Amino acid sequence: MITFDSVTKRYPDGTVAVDHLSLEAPTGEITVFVGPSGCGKTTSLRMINRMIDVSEGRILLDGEPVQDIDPPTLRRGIGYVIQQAGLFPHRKIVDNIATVPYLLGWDKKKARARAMELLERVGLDPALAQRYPFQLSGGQQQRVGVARALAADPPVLLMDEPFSAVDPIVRTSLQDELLRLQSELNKTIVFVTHDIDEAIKLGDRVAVLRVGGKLAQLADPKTLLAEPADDFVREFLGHDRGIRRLQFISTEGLRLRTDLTVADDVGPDAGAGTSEPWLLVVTGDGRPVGWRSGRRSGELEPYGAYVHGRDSMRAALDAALLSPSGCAVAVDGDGKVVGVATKDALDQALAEAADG
Ligand SMILES: Nc1ncnc2c1ncn2[C@@H]1O[C@H](COP(=O)(O)OP(=O)(O)OP(=O)(O)O)[C@@H](O)[C@H]1O
Repeated sequence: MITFDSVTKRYPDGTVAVDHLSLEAPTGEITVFVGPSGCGKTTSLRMINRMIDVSEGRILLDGEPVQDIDPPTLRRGIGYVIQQAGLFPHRKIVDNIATVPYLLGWDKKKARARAMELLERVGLDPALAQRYPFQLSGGQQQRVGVARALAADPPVLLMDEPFSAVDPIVRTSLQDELLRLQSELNKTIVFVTHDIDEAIKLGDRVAVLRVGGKLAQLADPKTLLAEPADDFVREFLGHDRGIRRLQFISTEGLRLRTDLTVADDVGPDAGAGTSEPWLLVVTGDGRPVGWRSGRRSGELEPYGAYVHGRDSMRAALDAALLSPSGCAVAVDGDGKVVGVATKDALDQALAEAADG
């Protein structure tokens, strides 16, 4: 656990970057610091590993003030990942990853073996080990940056805008990768970003800071979206806050109809004469093919599917909007149809979500 106990940072020119910040970053969780440019996110992060020293207050690592731990010892237990990876340009990837193990005096063979293991762990081809950083894409370099921070297996990981220099698609995959890694590793992570979507996706807890380094709100993402503490937080969360809330609402309780499917091997007239406006055509083994209009025969219309009970209401609504039927196809983990969520069912679930 990392504890900020009324921490203030005043730079020599008088700028107050962080103002009486008190919060806890629990062990094994991702705590995100988010806020507009200049609100003191980086300063707060760097005070944890003493790259910057506090002016007032204390930061405790598992109860021990970091001021009492000498910086090299402190940093051995804290991995650090920054924007654009910050790799050493003249070192091969394998040696970049093994930086901290080398500093800790591991023998070369053991350090390199560890580096190779981590390379795979962060989803990179081991063949990249012999390359230099400039021979890797931005996304690959970020993965190496994460591998390097994890090399000595530190319990704490500090990440300062690690994914903000890559394009949105790579960024999404890096975020997914981090969540996957975290589910295996359970590190105590403090993650800085100015992107509220990233904060909501990654954070177990999100600390919203305002300029002047004051804590505006600390909450889990669901609470943050449902109950912003004030106008600043509401504004910062953006206008589609309601839609984003849906990603925390389960589809488990969504009512499904199972009488709206027809098999694709019974010919184009299957379901003819039905009073239903739309029927879902499925393969013999239960996979969705497309929607058939009850009024018009001919071409099948596209469908959208979500995994029932696993995906959120946001995914179900998205699935419904992808199809002219306005219905979402509910599938199981194997992609087989378990039912159809109609407009009525979605309406009802949305009304319940709005209430609670
Ligand atoms: N060395 C310094 N001397 C004086 N002021 C500083 C120094 N470093 C940062 N600041 C100021 O402290 C405030 C907080 O800076 P910090 O870098 O922590 O913010 P941030 O939230 O990480 O911003 P960004 O998202 O733009 O990186 C800003 O007003 C900044 O100008």
